[in-house]
Amino acid sequence: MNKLNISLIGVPMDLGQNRRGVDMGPSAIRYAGVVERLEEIGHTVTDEGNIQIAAAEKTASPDTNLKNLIEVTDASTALANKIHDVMENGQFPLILGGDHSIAIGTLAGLGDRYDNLGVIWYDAHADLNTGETSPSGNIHGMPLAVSIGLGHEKLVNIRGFAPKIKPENVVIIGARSIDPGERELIKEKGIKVFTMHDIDKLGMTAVMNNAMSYLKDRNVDGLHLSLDLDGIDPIYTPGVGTPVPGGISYRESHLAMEMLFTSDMVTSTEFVEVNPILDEKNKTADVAVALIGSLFGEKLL
Ligand SMILES: NC(=[NH2+])NCCC[C@H](N)C(=O)O
Ligand SMILES: [Mn+2]
Ligand SMILES: [Mn+2]
Repeated sequence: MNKLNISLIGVPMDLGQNRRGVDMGPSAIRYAGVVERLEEIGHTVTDEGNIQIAAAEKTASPDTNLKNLIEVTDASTALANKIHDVMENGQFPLILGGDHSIAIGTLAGLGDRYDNLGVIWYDAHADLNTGETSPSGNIHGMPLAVSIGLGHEKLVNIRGFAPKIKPENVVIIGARSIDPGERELIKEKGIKVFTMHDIDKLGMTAVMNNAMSYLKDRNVDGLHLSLDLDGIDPIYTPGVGTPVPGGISYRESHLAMEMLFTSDMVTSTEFVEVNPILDEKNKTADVAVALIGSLFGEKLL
């Protein structure tokens, strides 16, 4: 990764889950100094502002248990189109959420630019639910399923093509809360998962090396990092809507980001689920910015 022209896109989305405040994530991460941090490294940053998000639905769509389906579809489409445009201009997309449902739009925008995009999903969860398997009806638990072509057709067909990515090009890292339907899907589709058990047993260095060589063997032509701040242990990132104890440490996360930087494989990224209302003095946004620093080449010496 040389000096990049980065397009920063905020997505103040809170309709993919039911806790207020995650719509303020992009502001919190900007306030924590993301632009300055990237410029300090030598990158050029264009802040593209925020994608517009509608108010929550007044009445649920009768044919589905997915909450705010229409509003999430519209916002995802707007985000996908925006990402498509910035990529046309040779910019590197850095997307700030917002809840993780925004990944539906991100991968829709990236999907037609790559034939064989790889995805690292850094998360406590698998986000592989569909309307049938979801315990909550929250779309932030579904973006990975939607992107491999499973789920509500409105979401699956954004920008008029599906699937956006191949299940065998996905690597999930940090999983420790997996619903029964997701577990089945992981087995059925052969999705590569490094759980917390694997991280404890192998260490983060081996996990990242395995993840990257797996994706290289798949001949990926781009790599998207989708980082849910709840992948990290809630002692470091308390400002998330669905915290799960026993997570990836702050140091392991820096190491993972530094290894990704060194690999020079990453071609786009998003940092999601920062909720300043649930946070302590913007700690979670500060962690997001620190990890963005490592991912984009910040060095200790
Ligand atoms: N992006 C997230 N934080 N997802 C949490 C999902 C939680 C749960 N598996 C659900 O589907 O409701
Ligand atoms: Mn999560
Ligand atoms: Mn997630």
